[in-house]
Amino acid sequence: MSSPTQLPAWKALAQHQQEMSNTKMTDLFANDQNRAESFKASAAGWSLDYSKNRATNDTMNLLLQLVEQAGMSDAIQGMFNGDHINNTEDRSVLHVALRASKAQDSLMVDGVNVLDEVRSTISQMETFVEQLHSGAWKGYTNKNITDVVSIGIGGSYLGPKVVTEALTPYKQNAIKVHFVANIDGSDITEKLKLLNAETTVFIVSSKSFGTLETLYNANAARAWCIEQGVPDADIKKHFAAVSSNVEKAVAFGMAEENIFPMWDWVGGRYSLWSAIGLPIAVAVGMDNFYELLDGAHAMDEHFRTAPFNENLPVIMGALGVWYSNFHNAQSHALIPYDHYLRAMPAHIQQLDMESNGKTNLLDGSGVETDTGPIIWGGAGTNGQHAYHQLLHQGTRLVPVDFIAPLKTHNPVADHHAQLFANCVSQAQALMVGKSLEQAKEELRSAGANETDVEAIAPHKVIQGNRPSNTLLTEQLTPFTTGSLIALYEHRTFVQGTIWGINSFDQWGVELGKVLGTDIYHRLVSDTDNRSLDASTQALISAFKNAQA
Ligand SMILES: O=P(O)(O)OC[C@H]1O[C@](O)(CO)[C@@H](O)[C@@H]1O
Repeated sequence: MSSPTQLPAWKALAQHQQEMSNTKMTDLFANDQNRAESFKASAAGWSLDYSKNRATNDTMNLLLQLVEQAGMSDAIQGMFNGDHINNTEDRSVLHVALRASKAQDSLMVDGVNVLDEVRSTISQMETFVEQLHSGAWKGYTNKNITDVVSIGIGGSYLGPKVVTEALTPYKQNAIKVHFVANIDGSDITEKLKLLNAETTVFIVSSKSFGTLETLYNANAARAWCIEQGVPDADIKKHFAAVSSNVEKAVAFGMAEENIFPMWDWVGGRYSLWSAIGLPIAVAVGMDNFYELLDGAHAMDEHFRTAPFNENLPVIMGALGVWYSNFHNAQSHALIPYDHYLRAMPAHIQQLDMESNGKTNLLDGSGVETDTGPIIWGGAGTNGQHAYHQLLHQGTRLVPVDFIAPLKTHNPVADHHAQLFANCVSQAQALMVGKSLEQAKEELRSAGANETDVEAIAPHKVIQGNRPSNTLLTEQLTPFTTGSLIALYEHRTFVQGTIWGINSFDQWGVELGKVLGTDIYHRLVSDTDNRSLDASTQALISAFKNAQA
């Protein structure tokens, strides 16, 4: 695998970027009445307006040539076929199999029909959810379950949490769903305060069943159950697990029938569609969970079959590369104008940054370009009163994805029109900016004297020409939530493919884990720390002195 910088389209884009350096998006609109229509694509309930980008038809053509030259068609086919595209772990990458159409009956990977396993797990989920909802599942004192606590971290937490929150309007039953992730004891302590052990079930979600935070929290939950009076023999009435490591889950005390399988061909950050999504299914019911899968599948089919110039993940991925690598953008913001999607940037942050935060090409040689940008964001309009100042006047270029449903689940006076107006006007303001002359005129009309006009006007100038995409959907539903998240999953893959990296391993998180274990032992023992650097020694002493 050679660096993408060697591809003819990469070189052409570098040249093209120079030619475009003075191009204003406002001029592109002025010169092309059809721009809004022609820079638009839709799929699976979402419509993408990408007209507010520093891109002409030539730009898009070159970006799509880059996509082709990077081998995108083969890469997509390889993923859907179950090829071992996660080369450092020698694994297939098959989150798409988790939402495959019911009409498809086989997907053979290494001699196994993975769809059989997926479907038998789905029926196991159905039974579990039905038992909880109907009251057939009883706690140790024979009471119905009122609360389900999901214990997991990273991909075993963010996806389910974000989707459960996104689908709040679809919540169908009285069972409350909670999430515990952090090893900070305050997380589980605050959750346990809300619960009664007699009526609580914990789902321990860990693909490896070896993750420190999850095991600590699972042990704390079990200790709390025992303390609250749950007999040892009845612990299994209050615990279920989702894991590919059944042995470890059984050793923990789980009944085998309450262990839901995971497979090494699903990465944690791509796993909400598997039994890791149980908290979602408990909250909104299996029918809505199926809708979520259908939405993701619709986006999969679009990604797999649509021509690249109409393909949402491809267009968004290619534009991301355009800004990361040809405009030196260091970050990318996701700003959903929807309260229910307020935590979505955190999930996409993990999805993208754990996938594309890489410095090696597939063959192990070093990359010659920047790879994954910093992904961040939060709900509008809140962000407008926080970080949007930097988006408009800061020195850094931050491409933005605005995400908004056209209809609200909660009509309150004119709130939704105001919310939507703010979304549209932020994208507009980023593009049009404000010139010095406009700033001066504004001050003069407000009655400022000429000295103040000269002094203040420069501070009011907004450069503009800052790019954004706008993603719209009719309404946030299980289907459109599924397709939105799948869109970002594939966008991540498109970018990883262009950069020539493996988006599906995460070796970078391992060193911190190993060093964390070493420091932990030093905190709780009398180990001689003098071989460590002075700063680490002092931090260890500070902790030990505080506990003394
Ligand atoms: O599901 P597990 O095995 O507990 O892992 C949790 C998370 O930890 C990571 O491995 C990162 O440390 C993620 O990729 C994963 O989603």
